[in-house]
Amino acid sequence: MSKKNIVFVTGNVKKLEEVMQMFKNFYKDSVPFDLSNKNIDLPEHQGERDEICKMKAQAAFEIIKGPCIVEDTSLCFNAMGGLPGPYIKWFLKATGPIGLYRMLKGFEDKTAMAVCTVAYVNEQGEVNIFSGETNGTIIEPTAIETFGWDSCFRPDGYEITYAEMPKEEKNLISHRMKAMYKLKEFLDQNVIV
Ligand SMILES: O=c1nc[nH]c2c1ncn2[C@H]1C[C@H](O)[C@@H](COP(=O)(O)OP(=O)(O)OP(=O)(O)O)O1
Ligand SMILES: [Mg+2]
Repeated sequence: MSKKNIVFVTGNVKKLEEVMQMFKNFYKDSVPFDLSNKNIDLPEHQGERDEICKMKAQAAFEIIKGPCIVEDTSLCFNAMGGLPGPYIKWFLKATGPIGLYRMLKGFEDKTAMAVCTVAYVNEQGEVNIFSGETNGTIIEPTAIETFGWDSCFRPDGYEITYAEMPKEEKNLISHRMKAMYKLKEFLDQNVIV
């Protein structure tokens, strides 16, 4: 029997690389489904994290009309009541990692939470949502810019930023890994036979 195909709808190649690697790790190289990619610029909604992800998932399903995954990433500054949160993409685009660091200059609390919210949509268009969080601190960006705001996010328990870690290490502790692991467990129980 051929493997089930699940489409990861994202326009972000870095996310795609990380997620592909995570599933390989979870399944020790024998992933029981095919994960393909479709690069679609999905709408960037406003609202609560889960709701944003659900709308993104529904928009993806309208196009894919089959099992698909989307994810939405937030970076929440505790001093700012969780903002920029899901709007981090626009802040990052406008100011770069250095601007994110400077935004917190007036606050004592530099802590932040990285959140990955992932949605799986099944054949019937039903949506299930999972999320993963990693806490950390916003620091002055390290020279190496690898992916998005990685160079200014130092996860708790580490002396280095996501950007300075080997990719395998980020993938062991990241917000994205935690969300994807929950998705994996759901797929194992409900989808993959
Ligand atoms: O692990 C990460 N480490 C650093 N930066 C990250 C990470 N994950 C997402 N990012 C950036 C990409 C985008 O600037 C924003 C999230 O926005 P978000 O809408 O989820 O991503 P996107 O528009 O690039 O791709 P997609 O087509 O899946 O919506 O944070
Ligand atoms: Mg997006």
